[in-house]
Amino acid sequence: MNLDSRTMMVMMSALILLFSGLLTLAGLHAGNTRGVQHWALGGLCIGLGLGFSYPQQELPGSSWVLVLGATLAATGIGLQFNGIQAFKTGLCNKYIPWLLAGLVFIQSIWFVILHPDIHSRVVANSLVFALCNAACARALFIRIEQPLRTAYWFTGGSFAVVAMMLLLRAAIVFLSPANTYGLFSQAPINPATFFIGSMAQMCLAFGFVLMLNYRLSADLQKLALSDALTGALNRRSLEQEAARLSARCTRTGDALAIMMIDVDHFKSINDRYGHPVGDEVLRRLAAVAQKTIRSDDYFARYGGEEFCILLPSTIEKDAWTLADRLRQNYAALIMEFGGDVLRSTISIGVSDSIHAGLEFSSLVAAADQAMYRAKQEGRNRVVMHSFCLSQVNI
Ligand SMILES: Nc1nc2c(ncn2[C@@H]2O[C@H](COP(=O)(O)OP(=O)(O)OP(=O)(O)O)[C@@H](O)[C@H]2O)c(=O)[nH]1
Repeated sequence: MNLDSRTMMVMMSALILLFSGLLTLAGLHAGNTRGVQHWALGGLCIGLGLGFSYPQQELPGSSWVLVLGATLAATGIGLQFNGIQAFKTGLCNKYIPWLLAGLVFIQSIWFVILHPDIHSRVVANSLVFALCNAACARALFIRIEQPLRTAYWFTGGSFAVVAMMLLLRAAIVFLSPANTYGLFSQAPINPATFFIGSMAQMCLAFGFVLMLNYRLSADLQKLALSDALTGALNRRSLEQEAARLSARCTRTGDALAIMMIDVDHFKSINDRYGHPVGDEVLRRLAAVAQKTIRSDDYFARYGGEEFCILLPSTIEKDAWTLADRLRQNYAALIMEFGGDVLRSTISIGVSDSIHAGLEFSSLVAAADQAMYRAKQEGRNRVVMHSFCLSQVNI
């Protein structure tokens, strides 16, 4: 079967341009997800670059068009690499596309204008583009965020296929006798390159859209489970976690401790400094709490200025120690708002499953009772539920 390389090259270029448009459209609805514009612009450069390579050296002045095409394609792959970095980490090195463009520009000037040699040019270009695609694949395969695993593997796999195909092309052309190879000669590597390249470009575009889709749905899920003001878990997800932890503790016999935290005189903070300052106070408390607790504890906003922490494998006495550290850390915080210095305190009630049982509602009720006791006793303190019980029994 003889596939026509020229037609396939035009098709591949058109496909990439089409996908670039698709990514632009997808990016319009991606909010502040970084990287999508890089992919779209990268696709545009690669598509145009391939299109420019089409006339080869048959038309007058087409040598320069060929240089421009290779340079554009290198810029495009650099932009796609940056897009991956920006998508994954929010950061990228903006010089990478320029560096690649510079390298391929010099290389193309050498092999197309100064010392025209199609053999060496194809080997050199294939090697450079293979390395670029391998770098994109590597960037996708390392430090994978769990919910996006499949999308990263799929897109990284597509880049790896392109990299391997280009390596193979470099090897075949390198080993073939001099002056026997041309881009549009009947060598089977040409149609194979364009066929696999077109398929891989389709997979890449699909992979990018899949990554975007997974990221948006992970963000949505996070939003649905967290409190918008403080970033803590919301009450719904706290209840879900509590049910899961209760089931685990029933199985293992472990204790589960709880803290209910309430800001002291929060109403007067709002009244005196205004609601935006009140909101900021809640954010600062959340930040202190997140820093103080362990990574496997669950910190949630229970409602208004009340927070709750679930502490797996913890008994009331140890929860008290952690709660008192949190109380002290927060009391030591000096907050400044427009020249006003504000200090605030919290009252905390703690309990555990040994005293209150594993039902979430009874744990909350017990810790709440201890927290109100802390308020009654003068605020800025931590009270254990067992202390309230012992007072009742006297
Ligand atoms: N700024 C802000 N205020 C909130 C938010 N949620 C609840 N509040 C306010 O928090 C205040 C809670 O006040 P109270 O329940 O009377 O308690 P308090 O003033 O903290 O007094 P004690 O708890 O007895 O120390 C109310 O004025 C609510 O309007 C919020 O998200 N942001």
